[in-house]
Amino acid sequence: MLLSIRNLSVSYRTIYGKLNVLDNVDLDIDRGEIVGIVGESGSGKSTLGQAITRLLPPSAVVNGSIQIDGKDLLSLSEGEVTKYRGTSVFMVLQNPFTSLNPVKTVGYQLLEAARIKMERSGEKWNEDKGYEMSINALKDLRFPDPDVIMRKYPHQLSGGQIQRVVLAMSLILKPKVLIADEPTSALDVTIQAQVVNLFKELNKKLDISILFITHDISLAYVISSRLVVLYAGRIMEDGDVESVIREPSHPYTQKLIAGVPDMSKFVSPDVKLESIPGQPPSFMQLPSGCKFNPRCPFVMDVCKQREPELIKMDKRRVRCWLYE
Ligand SMILES: Nc1ncnc2c1ncn2[C@@H]1O[C@H](COP(=O)(O)OP(=O)(O)OP(=O)(O)O)[C@@H](O)[C@H]1O
Repeated sequence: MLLSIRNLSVSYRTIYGKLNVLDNVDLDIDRGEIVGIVGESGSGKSTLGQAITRLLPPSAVVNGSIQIDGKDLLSLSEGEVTKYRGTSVFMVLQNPFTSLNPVKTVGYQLLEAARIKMERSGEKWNEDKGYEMSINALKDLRFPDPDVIMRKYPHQLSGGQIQRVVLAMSLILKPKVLIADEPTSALDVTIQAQVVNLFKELNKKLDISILFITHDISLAYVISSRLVVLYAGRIMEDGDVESVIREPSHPYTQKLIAGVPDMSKFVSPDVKLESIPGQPPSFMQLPSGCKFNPRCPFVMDVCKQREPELIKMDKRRVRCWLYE
């Protein structure tokens, strides 16, 4: 297993008290998988991505374990974390304009990535080779004029171009896991489709695993091979993307799909989709029992009393009393 997360809990210390955001998350990700992490705003998706990249703020308290290739990330020192970032795990952020250093040219930043990659692979730094790696990466990311792009500053590029530069950087660094947190939400729709295709190409070319974080289940459907549905910091459903969309088991997954009318054509006619109003609960006041119970159309007494486990059913994992 490439990435193995066990009993991961994250809470934030705030002036209102402790917010327990992620609750005992167990997640295994294989080499080459593209896993869509979906859920409404506030479900804990970014917290999960930041925990894996060790980018949580100091107010976060983390418990559990996160292993990549058997190495426990949570026990790494700050110095070791810097080494692991980039070549083990690479993060693509939502806002492309904060991903690059605004006062350095694209070329400077790509050459820096090439230097890191060469040094970490035990090679001596060679600027000509670094330049060639950078140009090739830009060509792979469909820049017709890579030499020109190398001389540009981030503010001279569009959001879509910057995301492609960031992906070129990951092509140079060849991380084992790429975490993309809403990487296309700041882009317009046509550019969004191009960038999504580039993620897929990167996944094929490097056999890299991708965690694609998005609130948009239809986008997750297009890119992912597997879907993990988060609600109130819990995994509610996890399975192969086609089967989860065709036959969503958890009422919350059904709700997410019902919220996107175009998706209903992919759903089996046997599944009756309920559209569910309301908002996710606040972490300050989580309901007892199943965290989805106040919004669930199938709620039973047990749902209000005890929280269901995430149980395995064939190739799926589901957290719902309907299946226990
Ligand atoms: N630094 C922080 N301090 C306190 N609370 C935080 C902090 N960061 C996130 N939270 C809270 O943790 C919860 C989960 O946030 P998170 O950003 O992980 O969710 P998300 O699913 O990624 O949402 P979004 O799509 O809106 O980014 C939210 O209630 C949020 O307010």
